[in-house]
Amino acid sequence: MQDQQENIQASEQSASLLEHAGQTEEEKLATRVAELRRQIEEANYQYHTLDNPTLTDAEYDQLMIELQRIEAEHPELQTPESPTQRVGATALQDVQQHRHPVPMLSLANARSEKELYDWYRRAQNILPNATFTYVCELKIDGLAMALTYDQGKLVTGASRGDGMVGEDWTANIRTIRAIPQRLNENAPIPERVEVRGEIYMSTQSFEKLNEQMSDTKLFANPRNAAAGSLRQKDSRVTGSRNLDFFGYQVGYVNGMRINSHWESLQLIKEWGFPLNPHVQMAHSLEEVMAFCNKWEHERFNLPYEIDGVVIKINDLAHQEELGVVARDPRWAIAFKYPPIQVATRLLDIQVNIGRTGSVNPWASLEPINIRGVTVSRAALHNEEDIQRKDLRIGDWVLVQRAGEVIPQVVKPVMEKRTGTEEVYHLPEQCPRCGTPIVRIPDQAMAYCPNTQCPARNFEGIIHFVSKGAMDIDSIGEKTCGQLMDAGYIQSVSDFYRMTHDDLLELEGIKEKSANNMLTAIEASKQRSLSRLLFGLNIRYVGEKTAQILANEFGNIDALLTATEAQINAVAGIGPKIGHSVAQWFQQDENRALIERLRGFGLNMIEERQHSDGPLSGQTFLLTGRLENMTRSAAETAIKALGGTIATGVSKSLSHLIAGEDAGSKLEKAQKAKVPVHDEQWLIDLLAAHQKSEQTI
Ligand SMILES: NC(=O)c1ccc[n+]([C@@H]2O[C@H](COP(=O)([O-])OP(=O)(O)OC[C@H]3O[C@@H](n4cnc5c(N)ncnc54)[C@H](O)[C@@H]3O)[C@@H](O)[C@H]2O)c1
Ligand SMILES: [Zn+2]
Repeated sequence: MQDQQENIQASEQSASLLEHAGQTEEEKLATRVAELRRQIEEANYQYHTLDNPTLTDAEYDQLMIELQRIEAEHPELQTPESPTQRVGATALQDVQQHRHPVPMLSLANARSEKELYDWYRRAQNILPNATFTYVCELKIDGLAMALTYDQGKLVTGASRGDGMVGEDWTANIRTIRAIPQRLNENAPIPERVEVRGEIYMSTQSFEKLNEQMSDTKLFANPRNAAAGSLRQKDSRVTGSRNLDFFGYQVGYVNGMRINSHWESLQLIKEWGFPLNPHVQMAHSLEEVMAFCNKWEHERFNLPYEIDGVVIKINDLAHQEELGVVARDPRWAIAFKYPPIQVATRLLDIQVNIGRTGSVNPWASLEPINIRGVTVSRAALHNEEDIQRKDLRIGDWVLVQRAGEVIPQVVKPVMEKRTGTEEVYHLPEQCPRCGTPIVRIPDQAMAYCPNTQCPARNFEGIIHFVSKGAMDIDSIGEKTCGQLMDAGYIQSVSDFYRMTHDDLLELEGIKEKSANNMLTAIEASKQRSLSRLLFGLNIRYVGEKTAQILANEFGNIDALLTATEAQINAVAGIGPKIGHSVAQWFQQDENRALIERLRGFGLNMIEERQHSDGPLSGQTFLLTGRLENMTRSAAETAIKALGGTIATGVSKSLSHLIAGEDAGSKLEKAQKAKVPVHDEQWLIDLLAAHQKSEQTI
């Protein structure tokens, strides 16, 4: 939660604090547009790529509405790259990609009856003679999937990604029971069909899952939980998460004719997919509105979350004629419900210290049930925000969560004030180490400046091992705490000093888990530079910024010698981030940390991705000892040509490279009939492509 706040603040402020003075109206508008685009892109990435939203949906929608409005009024500011023209966010880099034969689009929103009628009028203007019928569906809050079946057999399952290219999660999809591996043979089987639908998690499974997660890793809502559970390296994890599915669309079909959307839904059901039982035909907009109104109240009785209703024009010929505008089909619209607000008591305001020292206030609330989820805490961004909303301890406050993130305190209920409520001030000293809190003029954030602050240190160390950073997955929050208490870990570099015996001294750690931990620590040495940078707890350096820096500088030495001006010159890095990064790399203790990590053999270069290289689409796995190069050098070369390194042997593996003394992987590959090659084959392959790359 703390990191997220630091990220949002960084991206918001870096743009907004640029001097506005002396700008013309046009320049101001262009600055605002750039700022909105940057904020939306960051939010998209956090939400779609990392399943870790930093804004509420309402906040996000506000930004989008403002951007759409400005672009509509000032066509000269429109660009094809604007987030108003694009769907979602780019696919994760280390996952195999899937190019969608038919783009997976977004949906335009209507938030009122009037907007629904506006949508209808636009469609009717294009097809003045058409009489529309509609299909009304619940808008399930999960993530969209495209499932491809060849001759009735499931061959790929891919996420939406940026609409053009998604992530291939086939192995994980196969663990979801609701998704058939084969289409029902009693139904007509087309040559090839892509069925689309929503993977979701029921409210009950979501709550159960969060009970098992540690406090810092809670999923914000069932949508994030579903996305996070699907996007796992280990299919067994996905299989254990009780994911569910509703089919709602045929993406495309070969060798079969379908005339209406309703017909597609019936086929989807016959093929063996769950079809939402509440889909309904409507013959007029009044009927559509009645469906929307009905579910606005009844949705709370559903065992899963919905955030609206999707209305689709039924006739596929009409759909085709209406086509697409920007990223939304004209033949469909999402009617979205407003967020639910509930009143409860603000019992207290407390603060957390984040990994970079930020002081993050949060509200302790009288527990209250909002849409089936018990809420007892909510984020409060900073002191200024608390004062702006005039929140006082003891107040009745409105709290909201609506398909969204961490619950938000919206405002106090003034009518219920008695006069005994207390105005809140941030503590003057860090509650953990007593160091006076520092406030940076003009900025809302406050910090504990003590780099040895135990609260800061603890958060920083947990962050270092976390998934987006060094991903030392067998070491969780609890072990980090034990290791720190026992004095083994004071700095993140201490992980690389840990021995088997050290670990066995900790309570509850046995031979096997000690081995797992050491293996995970060892493996983390190969993480990319961007992950390392993200893991180092540099203020304002979130995952995206780390990626930008790593791509730009390529290796740590270039960063160690870069001036603040050079860092600021990088596209996507604002002056505030630039200053923070430059300062961090100037500090002796941080430079010493880098040298310690280097001494332990950590990777400090970024392998630039070539997703369109000559080996793209091919997966490789190396096993055994190579004679002429190290395994990591070979992997780097493969990746540089666009190839992907697989994590294990599966039928879909393109090549196994077996060196000396290859063991079980070789056997497995032979069994799975995966092509096996020797080192010389790889050397020849690399040489051939490297040569042709150079001549291009
Ligand atoms: N909080 C954030 O930071 C943040 C960031 C990005 C997006 N968002 C949220 O996501 C929305 C935009 O995302 P989007 O482009 O995915 O649009 P969307 O979620 O509003 O609509 C499109 C999606 O609806 C889903 N869907 C569910 N049931 C469906 C059905 N029956 N038929 C068709 N589709 C169905 C599909 O997954 C489809 O991809 C925003 O309005 C915002 O609420 C939030
Ligand atoms: Zn402190």
